Amino acid sequence: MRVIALTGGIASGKSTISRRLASLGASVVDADLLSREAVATGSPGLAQVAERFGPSVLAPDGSLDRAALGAIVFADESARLDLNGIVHPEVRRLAAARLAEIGRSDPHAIAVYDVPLLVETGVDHDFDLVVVADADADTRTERLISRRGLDPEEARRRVAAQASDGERRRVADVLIDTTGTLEHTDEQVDALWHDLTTGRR
Ligand SMILES: CC(C)(COP(=O)(O)OP(=O)(O)OC[C@H]1O[C@@H](n2cnc3c(N)ncnc32)[C@H](O)[C@@H]1O)[C@@H](O)C(=O)NCCC(=O)NCCS
Ligand SMILES: Nc1ncnc2c1ncn2[C@@H]1O[C@H](COP(=O)(O)OP(=O)(O)OP(=O)(O)O)[C@@H](O)[C@H]1O
Repeated sequence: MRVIALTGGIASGKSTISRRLASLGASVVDADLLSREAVATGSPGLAQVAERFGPSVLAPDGSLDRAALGAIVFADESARLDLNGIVHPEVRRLAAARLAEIGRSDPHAIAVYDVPLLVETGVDHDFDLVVVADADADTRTERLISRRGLDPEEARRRVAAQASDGERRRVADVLIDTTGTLEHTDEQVDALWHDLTTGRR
């Protein structure tokens, strides 16, 4: 099995790329989804979050109030690092287990680990290739405002809470330019898949 890391800043187009790779035959593991599992209702992770941030981050049904926690952690660096300290170890465990499972069921699989914070958390897995969804910070900020409805200040904070474009480019084996049309992104993904499946990469 080969394991490809797919990273990129918030709203850079990672999900767009990983969806296309999945449709081409890749087995995708999504760190954002695993981070939700890590704080699922009733989980030890959520209990730790509630202990650190207080009951205001819980919804009446006992689930995590993501908007409330997001407002806290993207305005306060030390709060965000505390949250990372609770969630990231569990995400790493879950990811390693999922990737191992994929390798067991298909030794020839091409697995894609969609991991937004690869640079920020340090590369701890032996990846065969690092692919970066490359859209500059201004484009990503604009997408957060126009497509996700974040207010401009909140959008800037989220972008600022992550590595710079240059830091991500430095770890990239392959850059996918996601500032053009969706078709242009698809073409680059298809070319990458072709290279992966014909032994060019
Ligand atoms: C703060 C939370 C509750 C906000 O939830 P919300 O639904 O608004 O955002 P969502 O989880 O969909 O994340 C969207 C994007 O925000 C960025 N982001 C999320 N957490 C962080 C973080 N701790 N530091 C920097 N960027 C982050 C990523 O680009 C991610 O793809 C949530 O993001 C969270 O639990 N974050 C901590 C876990 C984490 O680091 N997740 C990202 C990678 S595993
Ligand atoms: N050329 C492009 N390539 C990829 N996405 C694009 C492009 N042009 C516009 N977009 C839009 O930008 C947004 C990128 O969102 P997407 O969910 O794919 O990013 P993401 O990196 O997974 O985000 P997040 O980090 O928030 O999970 C989508 O609304 C997508 O339609």
